[in-house]
Amino acid sequence: MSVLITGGAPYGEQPADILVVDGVIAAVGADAAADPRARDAEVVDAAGLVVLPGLVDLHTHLREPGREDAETVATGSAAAALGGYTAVFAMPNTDPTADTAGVVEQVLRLGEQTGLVDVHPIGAVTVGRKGQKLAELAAMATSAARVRVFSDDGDCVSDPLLMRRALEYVKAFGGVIAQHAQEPRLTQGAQMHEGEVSARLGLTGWPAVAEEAIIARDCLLTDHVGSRLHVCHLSTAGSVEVVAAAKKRGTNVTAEVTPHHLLLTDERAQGYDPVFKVNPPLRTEADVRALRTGLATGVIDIVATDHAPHASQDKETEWDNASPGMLGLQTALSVVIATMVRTGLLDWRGVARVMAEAPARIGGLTDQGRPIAAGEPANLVLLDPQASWTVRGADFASLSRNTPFEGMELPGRVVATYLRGRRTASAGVALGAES
Ligand SMILES: NC(=O)N[C@@H](CC(=O)O)C(=O)O
Ligand SMILES: [Zn+2]
Ligand SMILES: [Zn+2]
Repeated sequence: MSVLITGGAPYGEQPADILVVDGVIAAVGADAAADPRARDAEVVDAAGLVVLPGLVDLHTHLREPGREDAETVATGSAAAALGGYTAVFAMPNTDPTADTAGVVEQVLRLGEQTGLVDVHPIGAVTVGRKGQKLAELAAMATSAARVRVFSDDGDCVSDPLLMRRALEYVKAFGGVIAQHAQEPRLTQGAQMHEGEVSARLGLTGWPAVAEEAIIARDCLLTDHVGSRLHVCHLSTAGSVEVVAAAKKRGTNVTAEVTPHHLLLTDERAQGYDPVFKVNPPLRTEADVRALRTGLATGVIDIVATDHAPHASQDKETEWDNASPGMLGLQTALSVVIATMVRTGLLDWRGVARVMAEAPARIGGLTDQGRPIAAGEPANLVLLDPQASWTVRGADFASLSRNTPFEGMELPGRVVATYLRGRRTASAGVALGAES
C-alpha cells in the first residue's frame, strides 16, 4: 500500500512530494515521484497545504472507563484524528481510576481496537487519586501499556513527601510526574480566577499563587531528588517566571499550556456560562500575553489540550455546580494558529515542535513527533493554512458539546491525518481502522 502526497509544503517551507510505503515515509522531494514504488501509489493532491508531523496530545481526558456518556476512547480518538492528532495520552481520572496495570491495559486495548490514534494511558500517582498512598507505578510501567507519565490530574499531589517519593520512584525507569499544580487549601471553594472579575461577580477566587507555589516547590523537590517534572496546564504569568528561573538553574522540568489559556480570559465568566469554567481558571489578559511569550521563547515546552468532555447534565447547570473542563482536540491546532502563528510568535517548525516533537519526547515516545524524512513513520497531518471555519460543537465527533469556542471563526483547517500511512481523518470525517 503506497500513497504519494504531491505538492504539500512540509513545515510550510518548500513544497515537496512525500511517498509513503507500508506506513513509512519512503522518500521526500524529487526522489519521491521518481521512485518506482510511486507508480501504483494513490496520489493525494496537497498543493497549497502545509504538512506537519501528526500532533501528539500529552493531556487528554477520554472518560473511559466510567463516564462513557461524556466520551469514550472511540469518540475521543475520532475527535483527535479530526484535530490532526496521531497520538494522545489519556488521563487516569476515570472510574475506576487508572491506577493499576489492569486498568491502563484496558485503556490501551480500547485505543488499539479503535485504531485512529495511538492511545497512551497515563497512570495515577496515588491510589484512587486520593493523595494518600502511592499507586503501583512500577507495575504500570512494566505492563503492556508501558506507562511513563504519571499524574493525579484533576487533583494536585499536594503532600510534599508523597510527591518526593513519586519523583524518586519514576526516576528508576525514566518516568515523569505530570503535576496538576493547585494548592488545595488556597483554592477551597474556588470558582474562577481571583481578581477584579471574581470580586465583581461575587465568586470565590483561585489565586495565581496557588499554582505558582506548587510549581516552585515541585521544581525544588525535583532538583533535590534528581528526577523529572512536567507541569500541566500552566496558566499564570508568575508560573512562567517560576519555570523560567528553574530551567535557568538546570531543573529537569517541562511545562504545557492549553489552547484556551492562550486565547480566553476571566472576562468570559461575566455571563455565568459554565462552558467557561475550567481548572485552572481562565486568567487575565496579562497572563495570556505571558503564556504566549513563554511558549514562543521555549519556557513553556508544549501545547496540550486538556480536552475535558462533560455530559450536558454536568455542564449545563448553575456555575457553582458545573464540572470544570473544556473540549480541545478539534480546535487546538486552529487556536494555536490564531494565537501563535497569525501573531508571528511561532512558525510552522515551531508548531511542529510544541504540538508534536516535544510532547512525544516528554511522553517517552520514539515513534511519534518524528521529522518528515525518509525512513520515519508516516504520521502526518495535512492542513489548509488559508481556510477558516466556524466552530459548531454539535458537529464534533466528541460525545460532549462543551466547547468554549462555539460560534467563533478560527483559522486553519485539518484536511487529512495519517497514522502510519493510513488515513484516519479526511475532509472532516474520521475513518475507522478498516478504511
Ligand atoms: N481541566 C478541568 O477543568 N477538568 C479536568 C481535570 C483537570 O484537568 O484538572 C477534567 O477531568 O474534567
Ligand atoms: Zn488538571
Ligand atoms: Zn486535565
